[in-house]
Amino acid sequence: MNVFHVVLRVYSLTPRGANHAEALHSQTRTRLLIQFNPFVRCDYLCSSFPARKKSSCVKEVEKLQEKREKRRLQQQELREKRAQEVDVQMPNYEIMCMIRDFRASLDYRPLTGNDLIEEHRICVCVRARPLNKKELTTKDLDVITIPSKDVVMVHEPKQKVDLTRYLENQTFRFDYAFDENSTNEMVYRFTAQPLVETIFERGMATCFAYGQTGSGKTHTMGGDFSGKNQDCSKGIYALSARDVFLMIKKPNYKKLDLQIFATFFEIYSGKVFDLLNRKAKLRVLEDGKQQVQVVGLQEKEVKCTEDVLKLIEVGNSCRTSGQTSANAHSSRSHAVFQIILRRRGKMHGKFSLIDLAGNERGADTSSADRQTRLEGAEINKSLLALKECIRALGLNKPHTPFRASKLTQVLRDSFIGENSRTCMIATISPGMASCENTLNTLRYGEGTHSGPRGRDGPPAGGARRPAGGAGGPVGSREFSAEGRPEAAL
Ligand SMILES: Nc1ncnc2c1ncn2[C@@H]1O[C@H](COP(=O)(O)OP(=O)(O)OP(=O)(O)O)[C@@H](O)[C@H]1O
Repeated sequence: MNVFHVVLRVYSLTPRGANHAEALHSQTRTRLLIQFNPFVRCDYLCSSFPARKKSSCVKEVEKLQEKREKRRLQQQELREKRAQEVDVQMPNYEIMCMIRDFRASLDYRPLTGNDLIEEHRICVCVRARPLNKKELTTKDLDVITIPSKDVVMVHEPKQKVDLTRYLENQTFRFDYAFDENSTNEMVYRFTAQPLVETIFERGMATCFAYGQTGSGKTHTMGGDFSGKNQDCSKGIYALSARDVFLMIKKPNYKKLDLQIFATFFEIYSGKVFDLLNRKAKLRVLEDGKQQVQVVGLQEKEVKCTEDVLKLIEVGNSCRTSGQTSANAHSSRSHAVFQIILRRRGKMHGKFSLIDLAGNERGADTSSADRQTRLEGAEINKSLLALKECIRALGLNKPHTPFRASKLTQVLRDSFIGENSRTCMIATISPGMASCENTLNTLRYGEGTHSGPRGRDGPPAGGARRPAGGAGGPVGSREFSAEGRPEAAL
């Protein structure tokens, strides 16, 4: 106890002195103690005047102390909780917390089977698959969030110059966004199914799966081909065929006396191979009327969905035979499955379903291996040409640059005419390791969507717009390492 305190005690022996002492205590001593030592406990101060009523000032300080104590305890608890949660094996724990906190602030309204299917001449959508075994084993982080039926967000981890890590949350809007829980049936319902009728109305329909190798293009288009339980009945090829056989029975189409044929071929390094004829190499020729013919391509007549399933199996085993996973030939080639309607031998309508080469293969242009470089350049060229052709279709341009690649050449008739409709399904891998490829895929998807959305839709869709869950604007926000928003872009 210092001299100051002793003086206060003596002073407080008389009633008047007590008042003075308390005033002095409250105004000076308390303030001094709090100022110089914020950890001093208030009850120590008050113990000097056990019998006296506490002044409002002391009560105020006590309240403050209590609050501070409570906050300190809460922070301690949070620190302990986080310390327990920290998985020493988790390399990006900090980023994971930021994504988790960000997601907690979103209002989720994903696409459901009850949502309206809109009429689009060009429909661009995105599908994210779940993390696969390999990504789970390497503890890769899921950096994709799909908060609503047409918005996809990529949480890209970044680092500032002072080495603090933060998230750049990039938002993209498409016609539809399918999250990891969406089934092939659901994707089909909103994408390819609305195009089936087009081919009965003398039109051309095209559906592409575009994305990085392993992002789910073949799973979406062809069905499940991985592992022992191969099942191609749930892919968009088979689902489309099923509906074609259903539709042909409708009275107004039955009377047309249509026949259904199927072809299956692949384009690899600018060359065309028939998957229904033991990979026979085919030539692509253009006649004087600009009609493109794939010479010798086998067109097999199909009478039921089972016939189609058999052809898909044959074609797919032909496509993947002899390949090693390290140098997967299939991921470097475009597979084209077509359902053709003919009336008295003449083409009535055509539905082309295309499983494109892995888009990251187009970047293989600096590889030491010449063959890989050439393959990469060819893939790059064809994907760029495809984008330009879809844009030309969307903008109703009189000129379609279809000659720029073999892929667009063989699909020429799909990009012209009043009654041509196209759908692009951009497939993305959710892992943080694939972040760059995912962003490239989404930017490509945006790029194809420059035309009017839907027949009567709003102009020029696809521009990157800030969007939020259906609940309100979220926009692109940066999150600091503490998970708090730092700036709204
Ligand atoms: N939506 C999904 N749900 C569950 N598994 C999926 C999904 N999409 C893809 N997969 C699985 O991921 C793996 C890779 O998918 P897939 O072969 O379809 O990729 P890809 O994009 O076609 O690759 P590539 O370019 O090499 O052909 C497969 O084992 C597939 O079963």
